[in-house]
Amino acid sequence: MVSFTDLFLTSLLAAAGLGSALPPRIGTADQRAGRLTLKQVRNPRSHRAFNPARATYRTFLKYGVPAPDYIKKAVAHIDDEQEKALAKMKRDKGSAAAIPINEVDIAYVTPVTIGTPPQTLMLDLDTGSSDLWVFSSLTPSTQVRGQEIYTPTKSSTSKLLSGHTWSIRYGDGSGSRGSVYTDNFTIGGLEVRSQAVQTALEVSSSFTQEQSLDGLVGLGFSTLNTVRPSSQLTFFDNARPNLDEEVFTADLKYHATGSYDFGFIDSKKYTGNITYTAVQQSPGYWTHSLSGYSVGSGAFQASQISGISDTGTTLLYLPTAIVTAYYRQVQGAQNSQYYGGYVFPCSSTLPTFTFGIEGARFTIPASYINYTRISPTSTTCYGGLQSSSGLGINIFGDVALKAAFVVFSGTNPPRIGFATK
Ligand SMILES: Cc1noc(C)c1CN(C)Cc1cc2n(n1)CCN(c1cc(N)ncn1)C2
Repeated sequence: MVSFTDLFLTSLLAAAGLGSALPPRIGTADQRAGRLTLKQVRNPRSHRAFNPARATYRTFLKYGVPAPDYIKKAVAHIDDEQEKALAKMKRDKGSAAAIPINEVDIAYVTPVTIGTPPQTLMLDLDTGSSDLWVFSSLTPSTQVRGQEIYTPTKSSTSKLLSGHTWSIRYGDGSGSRGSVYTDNFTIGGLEVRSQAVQTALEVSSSFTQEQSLDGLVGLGFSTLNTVRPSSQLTFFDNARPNLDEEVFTADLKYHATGSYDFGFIDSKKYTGNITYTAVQQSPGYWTHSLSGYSVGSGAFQASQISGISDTGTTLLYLPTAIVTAYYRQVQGAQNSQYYGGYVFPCSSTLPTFTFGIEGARFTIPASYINYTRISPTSTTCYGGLQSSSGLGINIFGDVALKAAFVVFSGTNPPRIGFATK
């Protein structure tokens, strides 16, 4: 009796112009062994799309018939087309606003949605930390003052990450701690399912006082995440495998709304070329070097200055020698213990400050460094450039980053790019 398989193979071989020279069948079912049912299961490890030409090629091999050249070529043609189709499917990308939360750009917040139906919160995208935490229904009401909160029980897709907690402390002594849920999380149309969302059970007073900030999205490396017993991935690390390009970009602006993009580099947002430099991802910050600096129209001082590009830090913190060289050019400037940094008469004329990335140069306008009056009626102003000596690390915060278009590249190895705009 000719089985279906025989017919199928005959037709395949006929299609290949090889007639019906069927070699002897390998093995036959032993009818006397009683009934045997084998349940078919999909091979869990086959993640590659089915290539029909490869199936034909294997049939030739199985029956010991040399496969014709065009079959071999067909296998490659189909693999190529499937590869291209897959590449096209990695189309994920997102774009969202970076809105200054007060008149001096102390921080920038971005609208995000969490859960089903979506709950919208305004979060600070922070490349200097790696916890995604929010004001929530679990935050004591005495610590909530005008912030939007995330209520996991109102989301049909939220799941408690049982037994997990977190606690974070920032450079300025502020901090928060709490429990963890997973839920759908979207920034600018880019969705991550099952993102770890850290719900605050306690926040420090400086967060309570900041009613425009509902939490943070850490965009540092996931090694810094504080969730225990198992640390969680950042939004970017979760989104990366589906992004068109493994990047996100920051286009922060002086006293204006900028943007964060995920998965693509928008050539309309910068001028000239992007200059990249190496990133050391340990211990988890976007750590890289400046190639030097200049004050005003002064000569460029070449020197490797290692620090972190940190969108969650307001000001620019550099070594004391550089900062004193800068304020030496400012009439009436002094390093005030009383005010905790360099201050100067608001009427003073400030020079620009230029930093280098490899061979490229980025100039911070004087207005960015004339950061703010000590108080609304004061004639004393506080500098946007301060000494890093007390921090143990140089921090390229928003005062510097808003002078450029910045590409945070999650490639292997990671790198960071700067372009003028
Ligand atoms: C200060 C400050 N910075 O932004 C805001 C908002 C404030 C003021 N505010 C009253 C409260 C506050 C304190 C912090 N934030 N918000 C944001 C995260 N912070 C960071 C992040 C980071 N990468 N590095 C250092 N601190 C400290």
